[in-house]
Amino acid sequence: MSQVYDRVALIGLGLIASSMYWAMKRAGLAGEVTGYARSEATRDTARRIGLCDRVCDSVTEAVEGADLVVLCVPVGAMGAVAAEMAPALKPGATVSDVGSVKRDVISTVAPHIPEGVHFIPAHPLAGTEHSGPESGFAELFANRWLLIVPTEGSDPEAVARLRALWEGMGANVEEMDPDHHDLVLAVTSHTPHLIAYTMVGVADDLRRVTDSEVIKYSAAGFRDFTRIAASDPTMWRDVFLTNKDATLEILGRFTEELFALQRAIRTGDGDLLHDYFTRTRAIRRGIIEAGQDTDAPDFGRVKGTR
Ligand SMILES: NC(=O)C1=CN([C@@H]2O[C@H](COP(=O)(O)OP(=O)(O)OC[C@H]3O[C@@H](n4cnc5c(N)ncnc54)[C@H](O)[C@@H]3O)[C@@H](O)[C@H]2O)C=CC1
Ligand SMILES: O=C(O)C(=O)Cc1ccc(O)cc1
Repeated sequence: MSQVYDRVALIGLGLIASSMYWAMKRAGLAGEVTGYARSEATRDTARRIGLCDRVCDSVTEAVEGADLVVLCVPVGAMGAVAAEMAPALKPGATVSDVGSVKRDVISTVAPHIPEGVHFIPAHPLAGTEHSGPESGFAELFANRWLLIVPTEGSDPEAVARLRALWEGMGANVEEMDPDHHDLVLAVTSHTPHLIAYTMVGVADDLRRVTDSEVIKYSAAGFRDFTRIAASDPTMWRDVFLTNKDATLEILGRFTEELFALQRAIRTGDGDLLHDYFTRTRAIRRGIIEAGQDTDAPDFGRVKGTR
């Protein structure tokens, strides 16, 4: 694979940035990669494990001379980081991000991007419940979706270059409009995470049971919930605060359906329950037929892979 960018800066050295670093280096996609994280402890860890060719103590130092800057911080921190780094951006550079929410990132970051710098938001549909600089691995994006969400007037050449970088890391790239992105992700990722957090919280409220039986007899369904509910609290707080409208819309529909099922249980309406479960089973089968089933602990595998 040939080099796509001479200089890349990764801001926020957690799961996604570290996976990008290992993937870019393995495929020879980037020349020098600099990195910056807010906490000294994270920067020290990065230096110790050889994450990034150069770890910098300020965001401006990290982005100086970079052809591509990727913001890999929690969504709620993107605007402040963009404001801080803006004066040091190289003319003609591209700024991108990996945030799980797109409309909010666009509205908080775009105003800080100087004239002559390209801003191309993106989102890899790949992750795990682990976080921090030591959690990344080069294969994370292989055969996963990467959604590019171009902003008004995004330069097609700069978009093509970013696409080449992600394809080089093994991702399958598609473009999407920001509002559509946020609604789709509210259905497929954000609300399911909230439901998992809630279910594990309910089990924890029944602590007497938790201590004894819930953990011991934990079947697959609940175990999956606990994995998802172990995800980074800061990241997920920010997702819900910034994708508020779409998440509330989907949660509203969810609670309506939940009440209908609750009533069916109370009134003994077996037909309703059976019909409902038959319909949902067909959806699962559709996902499997489309090649998107995965038993792996992560998300977004695409057609034709396991
Ligand atoms: N974890 C996942 O499964 C996925 C996460 N994302 C998105 O990627 C972004 C990063 O997520 P992860 O890598 O999982 O998080 P992480 O928690 O592993 O890493 C985030 C890093 O950002 C640093 N950081 C936080 N605030 C900062 C600030 N103000 N300035 C500089 N550094 C700061 C943290 O110290 C940490 O090093 C988030 O926006 C998230 O929504 C996207 C796809 C999947
Ligand atoms: O670990 C899981 O199940 C995930 O759902 C990973 C994930 C988390 C956040 C994203 O924006 C994209 C993917």
